[in-house]
Amino acid sequence: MSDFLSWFKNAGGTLSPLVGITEFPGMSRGAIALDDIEEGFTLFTIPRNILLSTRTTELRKRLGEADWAALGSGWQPLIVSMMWEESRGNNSPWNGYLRDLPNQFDTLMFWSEEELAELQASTIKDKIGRTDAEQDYLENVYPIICRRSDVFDPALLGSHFSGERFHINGSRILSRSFHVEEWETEQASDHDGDPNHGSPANDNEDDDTVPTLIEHVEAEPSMEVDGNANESDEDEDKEQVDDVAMVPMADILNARYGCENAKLFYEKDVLRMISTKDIARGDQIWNTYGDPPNADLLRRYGHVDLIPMDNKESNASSPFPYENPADEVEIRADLLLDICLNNASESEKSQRTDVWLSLGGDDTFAIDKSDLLCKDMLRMIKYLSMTDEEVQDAVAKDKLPKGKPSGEILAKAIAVFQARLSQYTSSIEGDEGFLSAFTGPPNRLFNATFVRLCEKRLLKRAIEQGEAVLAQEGARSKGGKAKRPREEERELRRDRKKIKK
Ligand SMILES: C[S@@+](CC[C@H](N)C(=O)[O-])C[C@H]1O[C@@H](n2cnc3c(N)ncnc32)[C@H](O)[C@@H]1O
Repeated sequence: MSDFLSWFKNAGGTLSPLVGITEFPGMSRGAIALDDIEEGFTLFTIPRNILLSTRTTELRKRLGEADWAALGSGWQPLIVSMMWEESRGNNSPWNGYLRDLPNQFDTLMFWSEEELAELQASTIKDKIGRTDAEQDYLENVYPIICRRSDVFDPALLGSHFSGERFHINGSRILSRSFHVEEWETEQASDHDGDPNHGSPANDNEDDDTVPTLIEHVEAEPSMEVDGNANESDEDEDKEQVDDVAMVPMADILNARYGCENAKLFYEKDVLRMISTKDIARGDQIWNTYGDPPNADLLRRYGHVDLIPMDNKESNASSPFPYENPADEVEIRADLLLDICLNNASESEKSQRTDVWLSLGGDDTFAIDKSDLLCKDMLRMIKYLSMTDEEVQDAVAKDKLPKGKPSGEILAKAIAVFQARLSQYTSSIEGDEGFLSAFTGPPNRLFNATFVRLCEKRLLKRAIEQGEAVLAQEGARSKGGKAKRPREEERELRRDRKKIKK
């Protein structure tokens, strides 16, 4: 670590004496406040020229445009740049940084088949992309590494340019990179309405001292580009890939749901990590990774967030009262087709799906705490119950139907939730028992169990909420005056406000 700090300072980085770098149990390194720190304080600065990206590495020039382009799209050129810079040892300007990066990961890319099986029906398993990455390496990267022995030292093929090093550097980017636009590009572009550019004060675009917010990269390019990308999409994607940068020092900050107290901003010549809250002496300094669900945290970073549940939560009395409030569980449209069109032929199902997609409908639905009954999913259920004439009408109006949570639609939604829940092979009680009895630092089995448990809990709550709404509907239709849960919630909020006053 001290080697890294000397490298960082020699390269022009500054670190406030109020900030320490230390080990945190279960998180490896992180930053700590060595004294009370006020909001708006500069914790450290990073000169732009020490960012490692496809813009700053010399590899592009050494390879020439044709071979550089042949490395492929997405993150491949950056991954290979990192492999190459690392192979240069002391000759690389980033040696002091790269030497300190992790070589081992608990991200899903490195899990065995048995470990992955513990995630049961979580759809995260389909987003790991190990096979695609292996194919990219073998088809695009490996041939160039072999052919350009003037650039890639053949003696280092096994140690620095192997498929394993390709995965390791890909995982370093996945868990540590930031999206950093060029200053000129930022000045020229219009960021109106883009939440990622919500800096504290960027109204004055002409003022080049105005800092702009930088965040961890949120999605891999391969996940963003669709198969029909036209030329301008590709250009845009390429620009975005060039904006992906490894940012020494900024990537030492850990993150935890709801804990963020520092953010990275960029100015013309430096990047600046600024406290966004008062931080007490001894507290950890946290950045944010965008508060993703635990399944995605596990895939990209190799850990999960374990947040104690609020007492108001319906599961708060569980033997394992923890959650990640950002959790979600995915339901694929295929399951809706199986349940709602169970008598239809495969070609009828696929025709209906094509129209649904052409009207802008989704093929996957995410259930989370704020939308347990998932309005978009109810819409598709409603759509699947329409007659052919009604579908034609929707196409003519280019409009998807509304999905109100009631009657038949809701009954089908409950059937979908139940079917989705039955795809998990362990019970909620069994998982809670295992997790509450678990001792020691969380391992892969613990994390997988927690992910699947939270997904099942969401489904169970969705079923309960759906059944409650149906029961109230039934009571109303029998002449009762039961209120719908949403009305009750509104009243409760009004009462709370009254008490506050
Ligand atoms: C951007 S790096 C942060 C620095 C890292 N701890 C280090 O030692 O270099 C992200 C990695 O830190 C670890 N990490 C970050 N936040 C964590 C948390 N809340 N719990 C456990 N590990 C965490 C994970 O291994 C993650 O992949």
